[in-house]
Amino acid sequence: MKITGLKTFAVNAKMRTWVFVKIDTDQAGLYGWGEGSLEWKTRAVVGALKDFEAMLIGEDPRNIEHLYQKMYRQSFWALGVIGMSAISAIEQALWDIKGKVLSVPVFELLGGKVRDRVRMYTHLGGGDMKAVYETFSVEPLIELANNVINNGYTALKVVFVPYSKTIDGQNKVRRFADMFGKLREAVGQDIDIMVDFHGRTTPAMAIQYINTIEEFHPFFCEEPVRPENIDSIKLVTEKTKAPIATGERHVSIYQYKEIFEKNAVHVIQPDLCHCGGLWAAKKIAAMAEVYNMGVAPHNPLGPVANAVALHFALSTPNFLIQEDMLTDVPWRWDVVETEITSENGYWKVPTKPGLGIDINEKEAKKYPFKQEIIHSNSIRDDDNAILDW
Ligand SMILES: O=C(O)[C@@H](O)[C@H](O)[C@H](O)CO
Ligand SMILES: [Mg+2]
Repeated sequence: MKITGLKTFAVNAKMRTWVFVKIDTDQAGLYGWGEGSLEWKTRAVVGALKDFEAMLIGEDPRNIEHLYQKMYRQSFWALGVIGMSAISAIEQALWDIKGKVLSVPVFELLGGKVRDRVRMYTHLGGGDMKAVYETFSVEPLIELANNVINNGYTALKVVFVPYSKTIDGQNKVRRFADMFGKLREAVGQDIDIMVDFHGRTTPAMAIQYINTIEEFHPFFCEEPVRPENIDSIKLVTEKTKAPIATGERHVSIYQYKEIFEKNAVHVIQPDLCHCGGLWAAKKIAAMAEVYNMGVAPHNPLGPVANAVALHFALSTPNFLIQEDMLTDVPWRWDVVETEITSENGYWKVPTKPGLGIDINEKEAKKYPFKQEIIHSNSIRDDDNAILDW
């Protein structure tokens, strides 16, 4: 059994572009799907996928770890997010093929089921960001939250931390806390609320913001600081009581090393489309297990990423909760054929061989690549200095 080549698809899903890869084999009708969507670097990932093709042609697709090693180590460079997104997409597609060859769903190959359903949360976004930041009005978010809760979800994530300077005044901190308090009051005590800081704050401010909302019990506070400096996030973890999470921007098992060695957070959030794929995520989760950390994989991406996340969650003991982004485009489920379904905020166990999804190529081609709108363009301080999105 041999790989004969790969095809790439860039599907314009408004805020993000989904990058899918299809790996073909010399067996009639046997192929696999993977996803490596990466914000604002679509052409780079598509190019990297094409660059990897030559390493794959003629290889046996069942030798997943071997091919991962080939792609990673024979790239010479310690790959960054573009290379790792391409590797992740290819790796997922290889699991899809292997599951189909062996006639089992992928989670059966990852240790089997450790749970019977998978708890999801939805990222609410910031609502109308302009309204949120100019008036600190939380009403639009409460409306979005109620919608999600009415659809059965018991957990949601908000991203209303103000764009932040090195130090912010108390006015911003108080208003942030008021907003969080109002949201807590509106949804009640039974809903878990996560706050995505989006790496906007410095340790000094993150500690203040987090400590003022502690009384409203955030489920976790995500990326309080940018990802580069692990000592910074460790400072936040040490000086706050709310659980701290990070990891969506750490790619490869090596970038996770320092997070574990420093015991820097309580929850890690690998993205299976960037960290090296399913098997890399399993390795990262195993390291986290030793440190008693939970795994809440990051995933605001497309439908293949969702399926991959489901197989990971079903088979991973320290899995905590899975992010989804089902509100992006109304035609999401036209592009993918799948038996995967959710009910009351939980995904059900799939039964089909492989990942259990098939991309409808004709539908996918209806939404060709378009230069994305750079949403962070206008994120400036009042003196026009750049702030973190
Ligand atoms: O946790 C999340 O889903 C966000 O941080 C997204 O990754 C970010 O908006 C980039 O798309
Ligand atoms: Mg995030």
